[in-house]
Amino acid sequence: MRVSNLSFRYRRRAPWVLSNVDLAFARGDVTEIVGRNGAGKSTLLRLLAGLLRPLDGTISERPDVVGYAPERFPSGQPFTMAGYLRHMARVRRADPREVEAWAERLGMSHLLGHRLPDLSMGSAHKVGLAQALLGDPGLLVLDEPFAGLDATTRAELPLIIAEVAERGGLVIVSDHQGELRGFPGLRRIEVGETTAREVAPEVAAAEPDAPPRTAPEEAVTILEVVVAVSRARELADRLRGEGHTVRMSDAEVAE
Ligand SMILES: Nc1ncnc2c1ncn2[C@@H]1O[C@H](COP(=O)(O)OP(=O)(O)OP(=O)(O)O)[C@@H](O)[C@H]1O
Repeated sequence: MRVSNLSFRYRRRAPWVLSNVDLAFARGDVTEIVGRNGAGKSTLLRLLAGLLRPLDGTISERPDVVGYAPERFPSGQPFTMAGYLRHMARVRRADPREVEAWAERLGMSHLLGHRLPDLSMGSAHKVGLAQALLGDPGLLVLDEPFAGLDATTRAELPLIIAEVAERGGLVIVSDHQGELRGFPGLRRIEVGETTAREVAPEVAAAEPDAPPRTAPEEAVTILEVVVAVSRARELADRLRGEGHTVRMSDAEVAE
């Protein structure tokens, strides 16, 4: 998929969000979109998914089946989870059995009969992910997919992303929480000042505000920390913020 000379703003005379952007994606690429709040990450993702049209420039060779999961799934719709996902499966010409399969994999089979407006935010977010995954997308666009997910699903999502990429799909993700850091071959595109450009992973590690990370050549060790379940998430976020790789044991799922 190729983005050529793309420019976009929401209204005439509004400031440009993106201007003269050129990007190229190959089959199997997994790309992280980073940038400050308001930089234009969601806008770029919606343009890539085809939900917004560039005012100038083109996006060519977009795969036929596009899955897009928004940052906030609009759950105020008068359907049950099963009804909504079955409808989306028909729209996307997916095998209807995928509905149960994704519900199971995302840990929400027990909620299939629940109405969308009654779901918790985390469960609604998973419905947004599930509908995007239906029908074997050739382009999967995920806007902050890790936000609000339980630990089990957070651990599962990189595996799902890897499977889509292995089948030749393009995966493009904004990931504020850095959950995909360390993902093999991850590309990184930084959005800001109306541009979007690829940055090398090494450069990306040295963000201006981030504390120094471990130098690649430095030896590493594994430090096991026992912490109350109620504090685990906060501590993990803090350690990740300092650039460490953090994995949580299953006990955290109990929160
Ligand atoms: N529907 C809209 N109508 C008008 N302006 C919008 C709309 N959506 C976003 N914007 C503006 O476009 C700019 C980029 O917003 P966008 O949501 O793409 O940023 P972002 O990088 O995803 O931010 P965040 O990290 O806070 O999610 C912002 O100035 C925002 O106010």
